[in-house]
Amino acid sequence: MGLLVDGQWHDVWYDTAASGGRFVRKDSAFRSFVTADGSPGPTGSGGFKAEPGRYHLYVSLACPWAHRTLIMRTLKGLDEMISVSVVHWLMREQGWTFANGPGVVPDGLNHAQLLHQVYTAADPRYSGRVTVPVLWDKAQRTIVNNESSEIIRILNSAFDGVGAAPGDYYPHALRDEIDAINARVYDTLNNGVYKSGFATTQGAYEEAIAPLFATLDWLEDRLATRRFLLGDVLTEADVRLFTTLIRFDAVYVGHFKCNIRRIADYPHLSAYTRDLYQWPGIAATVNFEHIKRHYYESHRTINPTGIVPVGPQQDFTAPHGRERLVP
Ligand SMILES: N[C@@H](CCC(=O)N[C@@H](CS)C(=O)NCC(=O)O)C(=O)O
Repeated sequence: MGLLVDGQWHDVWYDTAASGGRFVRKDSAFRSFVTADGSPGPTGSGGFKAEPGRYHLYVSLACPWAHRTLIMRTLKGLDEMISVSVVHWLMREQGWTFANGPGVVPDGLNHAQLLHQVYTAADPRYSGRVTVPVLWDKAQRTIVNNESSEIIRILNSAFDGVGAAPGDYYPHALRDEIDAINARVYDTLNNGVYKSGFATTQGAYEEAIAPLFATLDWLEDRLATRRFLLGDVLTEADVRLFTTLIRFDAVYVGHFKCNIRRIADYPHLSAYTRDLYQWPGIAATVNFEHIKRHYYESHRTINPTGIVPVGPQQDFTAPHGRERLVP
């Protein structure tokens, strides 16, 4: 794990000393948008027109943020239009790499061995973290965006005029409610598991755990009467929640110490997780070998032996029974 300073790689772990042992996530750096006509989006610069074959995603199958973008790519039928490279699950001294391994898809575009070489290909003086996902533009040979919440919005609508599958996962009428749910789920759960797992003081850990389980309890209630977070339609809020839930019992309960309850202990949340897993296209985006091996083998400050637990036994293909919730 490390970061780039002025284009040079430095191998350093997260610095929690200045924040009382708390893990504080940095904002992503590349914030432009692909749009139907190439006009600028809400942030960044213009010039990124939606065209089949022009864009590429760099992802990790372990990473919940990158996982969002893979699911949205599938839901929108963009698999042929947007190519993908997959990094190796192990993230150590050199950060993400393209070392050989099952499920790794090498970088056929920039021929990078290390993900930080993709960042310096875009900006030779880049300073900051080297994270997945990355949306790359083959035409301008640069990074368009490396913020998953924005990449999924791009995939949701920018390619609609050039052959994307129908479906709007951020519909106008539901935006306020989606934004409100996203805000709570992001802070306490998507990022909450990291705040818990990367905390280096007892206080910082406990500060993350209480709101995390309060949110899971709240979601359990909400999903008792609704098939999806917003009712009977699948939205980006579900995609964003799912990538944390699917990792929870396998990784966050043990490795990140989020162990008051498991998702398996919540009847509605666990059935909801199976429902989404069984949604067309989604199971193929889930890779437990990358997920488990990434966390347990990479974070040696948390798990010095690198031993990967064998369990838990889970069956996401079991019936979920949630069709009955649709009016
Ligand atoms: N805000 C970013 C976060 C992405 C992120 O933190 N990805 C992790 C993997 S799960 C990563 O690449 N970490 C490497 C690092 O922090 O050095 C997003 O949502 O796209």
